[in-house]
Amino acid sequence: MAISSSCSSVKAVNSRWTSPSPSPSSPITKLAVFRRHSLLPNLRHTPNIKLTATNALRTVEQTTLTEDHKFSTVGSDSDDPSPFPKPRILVAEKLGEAGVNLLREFGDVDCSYELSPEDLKKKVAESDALIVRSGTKVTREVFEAAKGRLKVVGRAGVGIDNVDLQAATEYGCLVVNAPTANTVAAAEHGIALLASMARNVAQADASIKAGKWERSKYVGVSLVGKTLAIMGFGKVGTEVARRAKGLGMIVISHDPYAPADRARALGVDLVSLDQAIATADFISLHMPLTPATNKVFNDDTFSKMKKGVRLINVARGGVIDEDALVRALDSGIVAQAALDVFCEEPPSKDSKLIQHENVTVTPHLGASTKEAQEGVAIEIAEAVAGALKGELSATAVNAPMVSPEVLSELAPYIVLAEKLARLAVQLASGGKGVQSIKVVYRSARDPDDLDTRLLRAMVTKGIIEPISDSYVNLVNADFIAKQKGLRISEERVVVESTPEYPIDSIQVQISNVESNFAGAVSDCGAISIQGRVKYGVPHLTCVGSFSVDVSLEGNLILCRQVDQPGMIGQVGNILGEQNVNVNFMSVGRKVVRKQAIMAIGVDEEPDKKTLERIGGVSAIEEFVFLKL
Ligand SMILES: NC(=O)C1=CN([C@@H]2O[C@H](COP(=O)(O)OP(=O)(O)OC[C@H]3O[C@@H](n4cnc5c(N)ncnc54)[C@H](O)[C@@H]3O)[C@@H](O)[C@H]2O)C=CC1
Ligand SMILES: O=C(O)C(=O)COP(=O)(O)O
Repeated sequence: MAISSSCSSVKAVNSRWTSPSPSPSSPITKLAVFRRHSLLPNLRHTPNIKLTATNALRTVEQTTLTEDHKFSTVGSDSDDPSPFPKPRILVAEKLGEAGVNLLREFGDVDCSYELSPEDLKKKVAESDALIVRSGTKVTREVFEAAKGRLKVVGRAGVGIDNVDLQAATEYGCLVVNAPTANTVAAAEHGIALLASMARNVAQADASIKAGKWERSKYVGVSLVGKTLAIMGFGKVGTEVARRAKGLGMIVISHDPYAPADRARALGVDLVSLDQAIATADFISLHMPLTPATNKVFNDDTFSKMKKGVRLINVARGGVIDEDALVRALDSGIVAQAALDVFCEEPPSKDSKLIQHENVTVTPHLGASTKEAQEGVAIEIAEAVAGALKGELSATAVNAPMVSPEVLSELAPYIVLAEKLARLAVQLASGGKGVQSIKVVYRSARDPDDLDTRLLRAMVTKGIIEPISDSYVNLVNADFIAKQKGLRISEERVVVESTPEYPIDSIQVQISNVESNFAGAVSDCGAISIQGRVKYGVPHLTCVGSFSVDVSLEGNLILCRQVDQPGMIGQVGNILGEQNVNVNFMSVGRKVVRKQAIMAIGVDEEPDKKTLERIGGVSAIEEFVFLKL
């Protein structure tokens, strides 16, 4: 079905934040609801903004607390007339005093640090909330041991990789974090490592304490006029850039998803990964650890770096292949490295990397300033207390949001929305960044009878998650989108079809961005992907202005080609020879024997050679492989 998309007359979606029906009170039903919500995006934080029960769609109390778990918020146990006990809050890692005091006003606080996994499990069985930093692993076993008592886990910091979010969601436990209060501390630590590494401060300090006086051994390098490449131009990266500018450095950055105008405003050039690593004298890492950034600094990337480069990592250890870094240090490609984070924390004592003479290390101190810890403590205490009281926090990481009925009806469209967005973002290229997204819903339903918040959240998730470690859901989707500089608008096109189905089709458009597949650009100039649900299965039905019909399962190959006989056979043969199973194939064309688009759903990911062979088929003008 070809569409006229946003060029046609449309009606803006009435953005509604209504209260869904009350949550079930039986724990079993509740768990089922959460399981279904595991379909939902996990979400992750942003600014220090809170939604309360009065301005948000549903309170956490409604969704996570049964009558048995309501808490009194005032008075002591003895003089409190409330029938509900005060919540017990276990603080398992050192938290700033101000935050602990705030929690004490609200609940019974147990500060027990360095608990063994066994002791942690015992304690959570008697706790309503748990607060941790990066040193405590909140595993599935912890949630199991809590037997449903644990209602909130507060991560006093940014990274939530130490909390099993899936298990938290399944056990009906809300996870909140504190994403903004330690940004400056992490940036300052990056600068501290940069300067002390350049001047051999740590090594010279150790030498003099060993009774030596080695002035010529510790001649350093200057920072002024040197090029610093910031990998990841988010909150921390931006603050590092500001400070490095003040030191007289030339700052460039690689972040495929950062808005160019924000970088320009700071006088920072956004460049490609290869450009960044080939030109930089110093490279500072500030990207999240995601499947895409896992070990992104490896033998291959090190070999492309300027000889004698210096590396700083205050992000996550996993973005570096640590063995490859040792090789790069030994060969002199990397002159020095300053590391705050490691693949395994604490790292083993005899690690070659830690012991390397050109490596300076700190034990994950990025967030460890008095000021940041006070800020983080207050941020997390407010979020945890708020959640226990029944408020929604914008820093929630996982939260159920809509009634099971609505969720059940929208389930296939939720999957469709996310997959379309994932496809669309993979079709965007160029350094300008994705900023403007439009979602067009075609539906026969009355606008008031179609709640699109969840779908919009899934589009946000599909756009953002492949490019960051943010977790997105209904509560924080708009905040995250705003923080990332994304403008997501929605439009409704009323169509004549059966209102029995909530949505006829969903279209995701990305405008003002170049595409790596010209065939995906519609007549309106935007990357445009459209799909619909058929027999409960999401289908891709339109790419650019070409109609196709392919089930959105596995992966997808899109080819733009001259419309001529034999194309399906040729490509099918190449895939077949490599044992790549084709699950769906569809050809769309506008004019017979002119141009066509072939959409091929494949179960496996074809290897590079196979893709090159497809690209080599003479009638194929362009092709792209997309992960769903
Ligand atoms: N060492 C420490 O104590 C601390 C470490 N951190 C870590 O620092 C990192 C950055 O934190 P924030 O700036 O708050 O996060 P953020 O989400 O604000 O910024 C991350 C940036 O990385 C970009 N990015 C994503 N994929 C990329 C890729 N492949 N290449 C280049 N850039 C990419 C994103 O577009 C985003 O702009 C996180 O991993 C966080 O866990 C944060 C605070 C303290
Ligand atoms: O906030 C983060 O992501 C950090 O890495 C800080 O970790 P910490 O709270 O100091 O254990």
